[in-house]
Amino acid sequence: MDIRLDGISHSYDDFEVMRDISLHIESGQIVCIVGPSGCGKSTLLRFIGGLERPSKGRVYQLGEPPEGCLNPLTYIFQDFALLPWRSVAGNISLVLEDHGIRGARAKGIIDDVLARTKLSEFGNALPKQLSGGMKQRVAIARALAVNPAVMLMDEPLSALDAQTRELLMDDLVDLWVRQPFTAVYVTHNLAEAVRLGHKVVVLSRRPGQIREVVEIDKPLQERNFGDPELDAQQKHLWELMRDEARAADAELINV
Ligand SMILES: Nc1ncnc2c1ncn2[C@@H]1O[C@H](COP(=O)(O)OP(=O)(O)OP(=O)(O)O)[C@@H](O)[C@H]1O
Repeated sequence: MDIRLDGISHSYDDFEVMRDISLHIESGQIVCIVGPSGCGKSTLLRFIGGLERPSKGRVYQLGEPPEGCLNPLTYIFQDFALLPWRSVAGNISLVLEDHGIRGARAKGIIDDVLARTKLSEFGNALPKQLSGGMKQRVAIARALAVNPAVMLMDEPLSALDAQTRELLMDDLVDLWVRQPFTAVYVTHNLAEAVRLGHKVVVLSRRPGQIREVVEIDKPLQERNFGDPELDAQQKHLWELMRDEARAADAELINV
């Protein structure tokens, strides 16, 4: 299933947040959205997820979700959002219980997503026993359990330290290479964007408008840490963003 955004504009009362955003999110691709603070990235994700409606424009879902999809648009948040009293497997089974899936069928799905996220050994652990990186892998496993058409990822790695972020990026690349998924991935971190994005959408400061869509052709599995080609892409993104970020920063200070 593809997603098409057509002329999305939005204001909260007189406060204009974004203007005329059109974008095609193709099935099997990771689309990263970057832009200065307050430019409307999370708001755009809420429009795609159907949690809120834009003042103007439309979000289209094109084609059918994958077979066995329980929830076409599934969020992954920065703060993991795990239930502390449920085990890792219990947190994943919760989203299946919501769809009446229990017993052997649920176990089959849980075993599969735990294996895909390298968590097979940790099904009985409680969230408090896990590191931040492991918790986020559980949240990713839980999202995969519903076989979503599109994962909506809002700063999924930003609560993690730098080394854990690197490891999780490797994990996300492995996961995608083994079985491509579709994601809209909001981040402040340009290194993440060039490592994971097939497309990187650069938004201007508020009201967020698309400044450029940078396509990165290099296959995900060939994008290594310190790759000069990626460094050049990252530099280009930063050049696009620097003035916008500075202006956005000044705007916040002068409110
Ligand atoms: N429900 C709301 N009512 C009023 N204003 C809102 C609401 N939600 C968001 N905003 C404002 O809209 C603007 C865009 O917010 P949003 O969270 O989408 O930006 P962002 O690009 O994700 O920011 P950040 O990078 O800092 O997370 C901000 O100025 C925010 O304060």
